[in-house]
Amino acid sequence: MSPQEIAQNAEKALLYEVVTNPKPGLVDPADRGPHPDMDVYLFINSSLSLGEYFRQAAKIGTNFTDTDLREMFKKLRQAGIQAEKTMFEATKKINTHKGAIFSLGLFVCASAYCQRHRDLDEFEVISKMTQGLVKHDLGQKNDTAGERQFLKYGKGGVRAEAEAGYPIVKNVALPFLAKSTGELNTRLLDTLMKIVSQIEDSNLIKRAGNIQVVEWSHEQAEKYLDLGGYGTAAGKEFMQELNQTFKEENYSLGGSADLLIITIFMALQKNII
Ligand SMILES: CC(C)(COP(=O)(O)OP(=O)(O)OC[C@H]1O[C@@H](n2cnc3c(N)ncnc32)[C@H](O[C@H]2O[C@H](COP(=O)(O)OP(=O)(O)OP(=O)(O)O)[C@@H](O)[C@H]2O)[C@@H]1O)[C@@H](O)C(=O)NCCC(=O)NCCS
Ligand SMILES: Nc1ncnc2[nH]cnc12
Repeated sequence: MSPQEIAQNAEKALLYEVVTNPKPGLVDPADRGPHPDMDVYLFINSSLSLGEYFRQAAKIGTNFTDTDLREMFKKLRQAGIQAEKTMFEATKKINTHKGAIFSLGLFVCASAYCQRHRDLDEFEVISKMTQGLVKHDLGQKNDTAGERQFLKYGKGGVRAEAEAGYPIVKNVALPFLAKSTGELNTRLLDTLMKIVSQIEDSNLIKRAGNIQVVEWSHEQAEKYLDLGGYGTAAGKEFMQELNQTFKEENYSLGGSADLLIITIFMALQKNII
């Protein structure tokens, strides 16, 4: 697969996620959820502004020949910092895809690297690229939600997820999506809720202002899945209720959306969808 094809799957993943609906706590074509400053058009603008970054990320992965994969991450991070600026220009300073620039950028770079290293998979490569990241980045500053939550709760957020090689995507979300059948929208909604049932989303914790919200969100997502998901009348009805609750409570699921995005990306790479 060429760097261009890999980069194109990344852009597709961003667009597939935003059109999936109805997503609780997130923007979709029918609803802004708890994000009055965003709509689906903003996400389209943001997604298209990142095309050049994904091509760069794929090239970094293709051209890297050293053995220490942390050096590949350093190169990617430089490109990512520039991509964040490009995104904020495209969205007039609204944070649509900061987490996705980080997580999806890692997957694009790792996928390109794996084209020439068939003995490795993306999850292992990302884990090697980001070894020591929590220790390096967290513990001093408290400017961002991730930095504050590490100091307050000892949670490593997206950085810990990356260091571990995104096990939720590898072991839970991707196999779940692969096994699912039916309409793609339903499969992706159910996969999102499978992710919500297990992760600690730093965006949700920040919005709620407490850590107990994690357990609550796990229970809600499990209930939805137990009802049979979006393909059943009961699951559909419960999803509508959840949408309303997330809006009323001003709860967002930005981190879960990013994990769905990388699950979609990997599913496209593996021809699962
Ligand atoms: C490593 C970076 C992502 C930077 O981290 P930073 O500390 O700036 O950010 P975090 O607060 O740690 O947020 C990381 C984003 O990752 C997503 N996320 C959250 N939980 C998880 C999880 N368990 N697994 C995977 N991904 C997760 C999430 O992104 C989405 O939510 C975003 C909006 O969230 P937030 O930032 O909390 O909130 P607001 O902007 O206030 O928005 P609203 O609440 O109003 O909605 C959205 O973008 C989604 O994508 C987390 O936000 C990376 O950026 C980096 O390396 N940057 C470079 C930094 C650097 O090296 N600088 C050098 C100079 S110092
Ligand atoms: N659809 C969405 N709504 C809000 N934040 C997001 N971050 C990534 N995708 C998102």
